[in-house]
Amino acid sequence: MPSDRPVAALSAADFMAATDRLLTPAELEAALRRVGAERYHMHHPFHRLMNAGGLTRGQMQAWALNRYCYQAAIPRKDAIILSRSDDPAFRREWRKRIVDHDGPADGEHGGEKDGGIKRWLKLAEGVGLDVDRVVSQRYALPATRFAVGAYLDLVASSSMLVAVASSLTELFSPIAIGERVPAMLARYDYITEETLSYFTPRLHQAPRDAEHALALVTAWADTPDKQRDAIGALITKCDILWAMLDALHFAYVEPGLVPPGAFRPAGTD
Ligand SMILES: O=C(O)c1cc(C(=O)O)c2c(n1)C(=O)C(=O)c1cc(C(=O)O)[nH]c1-2
Repeated sequence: MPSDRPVAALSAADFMAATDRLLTPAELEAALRRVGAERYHMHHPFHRLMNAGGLTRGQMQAWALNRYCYQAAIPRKDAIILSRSDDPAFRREWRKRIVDHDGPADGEHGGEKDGGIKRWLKLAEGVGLDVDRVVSQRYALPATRFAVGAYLDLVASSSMLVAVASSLTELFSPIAIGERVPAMLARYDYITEETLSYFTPRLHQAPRDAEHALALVTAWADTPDKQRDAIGALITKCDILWAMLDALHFAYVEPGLVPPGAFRPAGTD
């Protein structure tokens, strides 16, 4: 693999085999964005089906119920990352993520009154789920639990560079949300703007978070090995998100094999 090929033209896999020189920050950013262009979960058939209006109500419920497990783990993930840093400036910036999801304490400054977890439950209720069953996480797919656990393990056991780089899927989530929200409003008559209010603040929170994380990753990844680690972390995170949708598709679209004990849409028992 010639190392002078433009990085943005390499597939993520080729890139991993080709980083024998130090990339400029702009090249590293291009390589990270390339990972998203190839592997982000907005390209998954389940999300494509959702945006095309092809999900039944039960399939939409399965998505919301399983995705809750991911949402609920995000502030725990960010607390792990916080606990690993001894830099007050880093912690000051990173803790905003926890407030975004848990909501501000009384008297604490925060952009939104309700945190993301509460707003996700509004979404779950809006698609017809029982909130207590969602919160229990007992009806999630085994693979959802494994994928979420893998994300927590990754940030607990890797370098801080990898932990921060793994959050960079947030570079791409506004694109996914920008497609998803109008598609859901147009194609599912039971979904309202109120139901989807979770996504509105994400459109400014995600770019703020991604910009901070990207600046850190491009500054910290100052050797070819570290740059490879950063790209690898983002690939792993895309794999985690992809695996969750694979499991949803397998259980609820085709072949439709729901694991024992997992959520079953009404009328499918
Ligand atoms: O709607 C989406 O497609 C989507 C994707 C992701 C992501 O890429 O991990 C996140 C979110 N939403 C999200 O709402 C969110 O709060 C979030 C936090 C993180 C993270 O890894 O720290 N990812 C995501």
